[in-house]
Amino acid sequence: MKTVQDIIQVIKGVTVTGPADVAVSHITADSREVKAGSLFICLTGAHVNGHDYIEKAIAGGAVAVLVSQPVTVPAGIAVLTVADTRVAMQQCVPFFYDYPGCKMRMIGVTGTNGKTTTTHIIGHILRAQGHKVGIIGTVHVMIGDKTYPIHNTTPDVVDLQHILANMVAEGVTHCIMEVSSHALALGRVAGVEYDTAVFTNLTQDHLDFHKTFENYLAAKCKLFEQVSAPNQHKSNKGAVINIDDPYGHRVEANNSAPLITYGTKGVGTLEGENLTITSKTSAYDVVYKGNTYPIHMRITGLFNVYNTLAAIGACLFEGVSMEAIIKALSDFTAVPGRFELIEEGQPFAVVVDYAHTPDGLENILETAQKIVENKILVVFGCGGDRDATKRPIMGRIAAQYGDKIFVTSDNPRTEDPNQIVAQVAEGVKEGLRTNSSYEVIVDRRTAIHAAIQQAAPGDVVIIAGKGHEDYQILKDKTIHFDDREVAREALKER
Ligand SMILES: CC(=O)N[C@H]1[C@@H](OP(=O)(O)OP(=O)(O)OC[C@H]2O[C@@H](n3ccc(=O)[nH]c3=O)[C@H](O)[C@@H]2O)O[C@H](CO)[C@@H](O)[C@@H]1O[C@H](C)C(=O)N[C@@H](C)C(=O)N[C@H](CCC(=O)O)C(=O)O
Ligand SMILES: Nc1ncnc2c1ncn2[C@@H]1O[C@H](COP(=O)(O)OP(=O)(O)OP(=O)(O)O)[C@@H](O)[C@H]1O
Ligand SMILES: N[C@H](CCC[C@H](N)C(=O)O)C(=O)O
Ligand SMILES: [Mg+2]
Repeated sequence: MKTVQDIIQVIKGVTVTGPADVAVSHITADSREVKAGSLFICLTGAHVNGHDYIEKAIAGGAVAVLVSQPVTVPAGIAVLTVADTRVAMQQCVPFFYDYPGCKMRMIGVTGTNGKTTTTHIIGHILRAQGHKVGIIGTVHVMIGDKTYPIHNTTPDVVDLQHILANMVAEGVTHCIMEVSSHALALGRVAGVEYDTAVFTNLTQDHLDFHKTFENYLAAKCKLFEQVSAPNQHKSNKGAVINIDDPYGHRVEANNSAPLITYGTKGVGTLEGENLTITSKTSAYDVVYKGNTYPIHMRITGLFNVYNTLAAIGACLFEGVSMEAIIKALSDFTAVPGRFELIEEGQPFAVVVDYAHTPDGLENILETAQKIVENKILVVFGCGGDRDATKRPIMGRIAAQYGDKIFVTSDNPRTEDPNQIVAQVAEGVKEGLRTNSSYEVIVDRRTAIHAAIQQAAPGDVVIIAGKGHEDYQILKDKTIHFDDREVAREALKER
């Protein structure tokens, strides 16, 4: 077991008071998770200051604290003082867990949309090759066949290193993880050495956090700087970049690892051609090194052609043959909450989808347009405490494609839901076409019921924004809420 003395070897500029020979059995930055033998890391957060929880942490069994502010502790507690606890955490936590992110093949997927889907497709292909796979992302953590809940798309250093260590202990050889822009900007993936970096696309989101689009792009590029950096542990690096994306070349400029580009416009290393999209399937030809391979998928949507091309690129870097990749792709089924069809024998389609960005919403509605026989009904809203500038844009997009729009709540969080829907509705009004209409129904259950009641044969009802989520975050509480359950309930009531 490591001691404080061991741990301080990797923390730059640290000073220590108290016993350095004390053994540390656990690390956490959350006083509620402290155990006997913990090192408690005090982080200054967006809401509270971790230094205020030292007393609680020590009462819970912490033997050492990592701080950046003067603190008073009982005798016998080691105090590690640094200028910035977040930086120190990035140095010492991967060391504490013996750098698990250097012991597996690590595939990192970044981009505004398609990360979850792409990681799951890659996981499916690698599993079919007999590899033990781990996945980290929005929906859950997967270690082999087991799934575990997760709070962030990319967890912070302490949780991430703990998850990676569990994966190594379970014999995982390939870890595929979503790397969010927040994670790259905040250093959550410190100590992880990526073998392959994948860029899906870049469109508007998270401007509340990054402030400018350039900052958002710069965060995404960090993954490619990281995969290109010379290091002692790994070789066989690779980068997979969507070259049809307007920012593909900017990302490429930050990469010096071997590169596979992909797209459908004739310029990628991997090219999708002759696309056929139906309501439940998609088929296309992939052209690679002068050969053409037909692909048949049990998922739909042009965006999923892109997601599969990204996954193919990543798996080629893992040495999987194109033949084996195509075979595995033929039985891949949708990720929960991504174009999930809800079927209760009704004569129209009901789709629950996680589209929560302007581009995601536009993509899903374009796909709906391709498969619809009659009208498109859209139920959606925008999350509170998130990029507010996307609200009217998403409203406009919904109105451009939808015949009947139901503006409703997503996760209002600390904001007033009435204000959020009003901002979305502003965009809807601007985009509305002749013969299309909209309603504002703040309560999401009522909105879903209304759309399903009004749907006619041949229609497509798109319920967007919450996908796999089984909760709704309100100002004072989080309640159980699952679009799929509510849609089924409404269909049965018809
Ligand atoms: C803005 C942001 O990223 N916030 C993250 C941050 O929370 P915070 O700064 O609010 O933390 P805080 O509540 O002020 O607490 C500060 C410190 O005190 C500690 N504390 C707090 C209370 C207590 O009783 N005891 C205690 O020790 C906390 O553990 C923490 O160390 O640290 C938390 C723990 O790591 C994160 O879960 C939390 O993510 C929140 C939930 C979040 O919503 N983040 C979003 C914006 C996010 O990161 N999204 C990205 C991208 C999504 C995507 O596009 O896919 C993601 O990767 O998920
Ligand atoms: N390649 C893509 N391009 C554009 N839109 C996409 C793409 N893939 C999926 N989408 C749309 O975005 C939604 C979210 O997809 P997915 O969960 O795979 O993205 P993500 O990047 O993981 O999102 P998050 O930022 O929440 O983690 C889907 O439900 C779909 O509507
Ligand atoms: N990972 C995204 C998810 C948004 C999902 C949507 N339902 C919302 O709550 O805004 C975010 O944290 O911005
Ligand atoms: Mg995701």
